[in-house]
Amino acid sequence: MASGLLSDCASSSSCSIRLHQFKGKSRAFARPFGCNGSISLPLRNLSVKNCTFASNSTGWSLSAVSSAAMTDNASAIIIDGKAVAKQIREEVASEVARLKDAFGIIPGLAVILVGSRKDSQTYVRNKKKSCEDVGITSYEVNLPEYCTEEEVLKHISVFNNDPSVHGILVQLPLPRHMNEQNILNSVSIEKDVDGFNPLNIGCLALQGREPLFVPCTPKGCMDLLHRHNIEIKGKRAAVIGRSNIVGMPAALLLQRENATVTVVHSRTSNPEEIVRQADIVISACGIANLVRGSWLKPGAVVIDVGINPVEDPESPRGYRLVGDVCYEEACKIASAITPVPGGVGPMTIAMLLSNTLTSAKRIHNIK
Ligand SMILES: Nc1nc2c(c(=O)[nH]1)N[C@@H](CN(C=O)c1ccc(C(=O)N[C@@H](CCC(=O)O)C(=O)O)cc1)CN2
Repeated sequence: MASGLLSDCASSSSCSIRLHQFKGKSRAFARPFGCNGSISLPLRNLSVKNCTFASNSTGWSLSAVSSAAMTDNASAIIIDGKAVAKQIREEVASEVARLKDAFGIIPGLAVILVGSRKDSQTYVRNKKKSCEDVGITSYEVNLPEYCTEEEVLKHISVFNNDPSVHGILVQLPLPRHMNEQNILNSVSIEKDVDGFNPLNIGCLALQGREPLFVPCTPKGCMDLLHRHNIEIKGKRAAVIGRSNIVGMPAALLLQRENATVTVVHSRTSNPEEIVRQADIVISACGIANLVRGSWLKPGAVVIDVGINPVEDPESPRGYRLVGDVCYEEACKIASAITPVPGGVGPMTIAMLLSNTLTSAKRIHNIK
């Protein structure tokens, strides 16, 4: 069944792409496009009758499940990450302008890319462009696939000591011959805008401690929940996937806000049953359409972190992106859901800009 299917990859979204490119020797991408048949799980019919969601000042609420009928056509609120990310970028831009005008400080972000993966190159290009748009100075280092770990460490050390750089990130995944741990450990925690240094992750895990930075994708997931007034305290949450960059920190963040969290991973038996109990589902396992409508509790909020390419001859690229969650089924059961693309993805870069701004303000002691 589903256990054994879930990915425990270290970097969720890019890993999902690798999974399909390299695991299957005979095909580049997952097939087919719809949810039916993309994985061999029985589709159980869940009755969604006798279920409704009460309105409140924000338009809706998760908490009330009562008697009115929900038809097959009922659809979830679409959590528009692209729009929220735009708003955050505007907020960051105006604060960056204030920093420059009032204190003459321009936040700086250094990005290190090793190798020539197309997806990583695109993400780095988008990060640079986003920095430009909001007035953050970006510094880029591109190293060949077969450079040494020492070369990467040398660049990190230079950026650690450069006062015009307030944030440093190393684009993941790194080539296999590199020790990711050594590299992430060497980024100064004061400039660790990705939040991947174990000291930052450690503080996230400890009660009474505050990390200097929280990893961008899970932070973006939480921000979407907050901005949509989704109650977290006391709710059951399921996080699917336990990667260092999404699943694990997402689970810690939900727990810090007093959700009761279960992490579902590749060795979990009966993942559907666990997910079906959850009021909030964050999926970051990198398997196209793994989570079917029948896995969801009616009214659940679904945050889909997966970005999985599936073959699509009609698309100019020859593929299109789908999430870990079967969207067309889930939007009939969930009360709110993030689309893919346009959901969590754009939040990752918005949070990176926000973390870089926060870093510059903290380093220069500006409120
Ligand atoms: N050092 C890091 N490496 C990686 C991170 C990270 O946060 N830090 N996350 C991912 C990749 N990533 C940013 O680096 C990233 C992934 C996806 C998106 C995004 O906006 N996706 C769009 C779709 C894009 C498309 O059409 O191809 C969406 O979901 O709407 C932004 C950033 C792994 N590595």
